[in-house]
Amino acid sequence: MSTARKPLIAGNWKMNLNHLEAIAHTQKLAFALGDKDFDRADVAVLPPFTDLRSVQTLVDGDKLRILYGAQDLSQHDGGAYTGEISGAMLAKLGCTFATIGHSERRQYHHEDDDVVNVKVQAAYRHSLTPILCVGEGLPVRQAGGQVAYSVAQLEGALRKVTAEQVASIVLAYEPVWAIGTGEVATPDDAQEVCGALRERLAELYDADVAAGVRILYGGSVKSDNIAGIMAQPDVDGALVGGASLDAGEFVKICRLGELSS
Ligand SMILES: O=C[C@H](O)COP(=O)(O)O
Repeated sequence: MSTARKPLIAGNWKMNLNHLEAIAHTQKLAFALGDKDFDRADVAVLPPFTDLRSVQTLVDGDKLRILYGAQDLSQHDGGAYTGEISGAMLAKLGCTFATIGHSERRQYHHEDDDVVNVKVQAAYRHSLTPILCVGEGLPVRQAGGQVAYSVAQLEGALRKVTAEQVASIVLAYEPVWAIGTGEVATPDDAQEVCGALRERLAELYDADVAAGVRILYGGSVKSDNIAGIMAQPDVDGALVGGASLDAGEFVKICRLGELSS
């Protein structure tokens, strides 16, 4: 973690919590988190699409400092695309973030680097901040190819993306073998790839742009492992799945494993 970049803890609820449960869960977070926590880290939730209006109403009504965003968006801006949700719709709901290229989208919905790339461009067309996910599966890791694989995904996602646009991006390194498995990457594993992603950004754009980009780690993050991960110089936060569904645990993660507030 660098002091120049404010940490971001984002809770990806995946396909959990209906809109009523979303309200209760967000209220629990709002009750537990205070200004000191939000001063230390940005906190975001990434609910299912059907929850976003409820979360927006709560955040706006109670002037909460919790940020929110979507787990995906359409590459299209509108029209005859049954089942799709556009960036314009998400922007209208007050979303800050659009998650793009999560490994579950890549695996179960066959999203390749070309699709991820046009979704990144769609997010920027609607002033949404992409949380761009990259990360290798177990066979690649076992073969020692994690850096090359993740960097190639980054390059694929950023085609035609300008330096001005990329300055606001959030990257998430999520090794697939660590997602939902309880097998967290070591802090060194996280640093190796996050550091390489930043280096590649510096080559593709420039060092200043790269130095400002937040890079998260995701994969079995919990309150008892967040501190070690956050101690790494190129890790600026976490993309939290399962543990984000437990309000108490998520609050502890937002406190970066420190005993405070
Ligand atoms: O988006 C979040 C990641 O897929 C991590 O999920 P997890 O914390 O349940 O391993």
